[in-house]
Amino acid sequence: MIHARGLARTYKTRRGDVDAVRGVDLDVEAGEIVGFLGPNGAGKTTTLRMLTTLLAPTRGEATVAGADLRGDPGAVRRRIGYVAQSGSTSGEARAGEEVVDHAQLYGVHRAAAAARGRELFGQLELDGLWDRKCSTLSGGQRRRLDIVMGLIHTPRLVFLDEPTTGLDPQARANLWTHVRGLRDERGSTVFLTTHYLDEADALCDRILVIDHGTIVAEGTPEELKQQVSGDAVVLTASTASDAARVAAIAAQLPGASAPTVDGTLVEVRVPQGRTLLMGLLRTLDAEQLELDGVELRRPTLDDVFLTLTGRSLRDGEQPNPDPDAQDGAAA
Ligand SMILES: Nc1ncnc2c1ncn2[C@@H]1O[C@H](COP(=O)(O)OP(=O)(O)OP(=O)(O)O)[C@@H](O)[C@H]1O
Repeated sequence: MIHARGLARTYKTRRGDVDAVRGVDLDVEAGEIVGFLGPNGAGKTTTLRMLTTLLAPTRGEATVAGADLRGDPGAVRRRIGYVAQSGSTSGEARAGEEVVDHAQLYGVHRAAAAARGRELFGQLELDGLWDRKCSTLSGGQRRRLDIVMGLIHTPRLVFLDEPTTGLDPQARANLWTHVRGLRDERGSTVFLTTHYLDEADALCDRILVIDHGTIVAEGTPEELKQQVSGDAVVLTASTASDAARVAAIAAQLPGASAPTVDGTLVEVRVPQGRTLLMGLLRTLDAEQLELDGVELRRPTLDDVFLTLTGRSLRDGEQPNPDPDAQDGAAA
């Protein structure tokens, strides 16, 4: 559904060139929900804007929804849905009117747009809100209305830019159900960016991590957790001198990271901690090393992220666009 090779974008600024995206290869198959993660400034929005034809690539090529990105951007645009981060509904307009007006952009006739819009309102729990002013909708309802607009022309592929930013936890979980519904009931392919690791974990079949303009990891949430971090085994020894001996033994585990010791607390990361733990406990017992506590922590996507990028996904605020930018205009 998306096949990109060497996709790159350099912005020209007064202070010189900014290589925002440095050659991205990515493949998204039909029916997948793929999450695109990266710290602030990693190149997510730039990649998304290229794939949705809003920004011309400096280099590289891509096929999006079966059409050539450079050769036939019009076909790409007709076949995809794009739900921008800021949303596209305006305050005083009525929800249903917004949807029908928006559909005209894609050449969908008013009657057909109204019928399809009402069907989508039903699916996205917006029943009864067709004639409501957008300004009176809740944040979650507005976000779902944005998604209706992105789907009104029946695209095969939907791009969602941070779909749940600013929503409360319940509204976020509710939206996840709807996004899964798009895939399960309509067969849609979904490519989304998010700053929420729990969202990527719960919702996405596959995750791509971008940093400094290149893809640094990809896989299912489980694969990424296994591949990058391993499980953390945390052992509490009886005394600090025991802790040093425990650490020396733990360091011998296959694939173990260098253990850290903090007082009586020893922490080591190992792949497949659950399988290794029993053997480790037996060895410690044979060495007459008693433990006051044992904990096995599965890695989280946060661990993965930190290991890969050295930054937490939540570090810092969204940077403002470069004030010296001269080259940010749409293609
Ligand atoms: N119009 C522009 N002109 C110049 N530089 C830009 C422009 N837009 C983005 N950049 C720079 O390109 C890099 C990638 O930005 P991009 O917005 O794609 O990152 P992002 O991963 O989407 O970040 P965020 O999570 O903060 O939205 C950053 O260094 C950013 O400052």
